[in-house]
Amino acid sequence: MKIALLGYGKMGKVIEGIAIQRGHSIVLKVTSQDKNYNLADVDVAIDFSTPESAVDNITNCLMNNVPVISGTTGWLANYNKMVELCHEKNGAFIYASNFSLGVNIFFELNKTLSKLMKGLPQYSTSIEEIHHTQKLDAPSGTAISLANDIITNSEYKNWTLETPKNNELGITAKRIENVPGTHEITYESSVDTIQIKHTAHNRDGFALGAVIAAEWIVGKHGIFTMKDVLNIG
Ligand SMILES: NC(=O)C1=CN([C@@H]2O[C@H](COP(=O)(O)OP(=O)(O)OC[C@H]3O[C@@H](n4cnc5c(N)ncnc54)[C@H](OP(=O)(O)O)[C@@H]3O)[C@@H](O)[C@H]2O)C=CC1
Ligand SMILES: O=C(O)C1=N[C@H](C(=O)O)C[C@H](O)C1
Repeated sequence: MKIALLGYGKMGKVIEGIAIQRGHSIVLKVTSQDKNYNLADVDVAIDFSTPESAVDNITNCLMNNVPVISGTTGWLANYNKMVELCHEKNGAFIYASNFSLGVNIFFELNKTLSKLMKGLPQYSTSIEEIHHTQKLDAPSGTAISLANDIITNSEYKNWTLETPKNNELGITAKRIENVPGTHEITYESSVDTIQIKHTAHNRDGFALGAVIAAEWIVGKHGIFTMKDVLNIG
């Protein structure tokens, strides 16, 4: 496949290596310096850019009939607009807050645990995420996905980065040098603690998942998720 990398930073560079190993060519690499890039002759685009640029990148792809995978976080207020545009253009689009197989298994574990814990008010729930100090958004997209799944299965109504009040699920976002991504969910009672945790050791899992999603989406039309790609859950 001929792949366009929209964003050629920490993730773009790891994706490039994995895509080439899997026999693909990188035909376009876009950074903040490339304002008017050309998507002609591109089979699929992979966007790992910035919260400010993701919507423009996804829009460009859909307007040019290029299937697009986006892993960029921090732009989800505009997700429904991208869904509408994708339907209007009969395009193909996947957003995932986390492309790694391990985190997608962890998402399923989180849903199952939150269903088990529903109706047990003696446990209070919290989420902690830790990432490297260059990360632009907080909380992480992955923490938001985890929180939304807990909210669906519990009495919590919304998440907060502040001290949680009634019916608020607290998320703590820590920034520590060189941490690729750690997410932990804690259920705490006066007598015990239940915790589940995912720790990324590097960025390879995210990048491999994004390339697998790009391979999977070519030739399809619609909005998909990593659940469709990985066929889990
Ligand atoms: N879903 C997932 O599995 C994962 C998601 N992420 C997310 O991916 C995103 C990127 O992460 P990371 O690679 O670490 O970030 P980096 O800051 O290392 O890279 C961002 C890249 O985007 C480029 N960029 C800036 N503006 C534009 C633009 N207008 N069009 C295209 N590219 C642009 C930057 O260019 P320049 O170098 O010129 O500044 C840079 O190359 C983040 O939102 C992060 O949260 C990260 C890991 C996994
Ligand atoms: O910015 C990152 O690095 C990461 N971002 C994603 C997120 O916001 O959840 C995924 C991963 O944790 C790494």
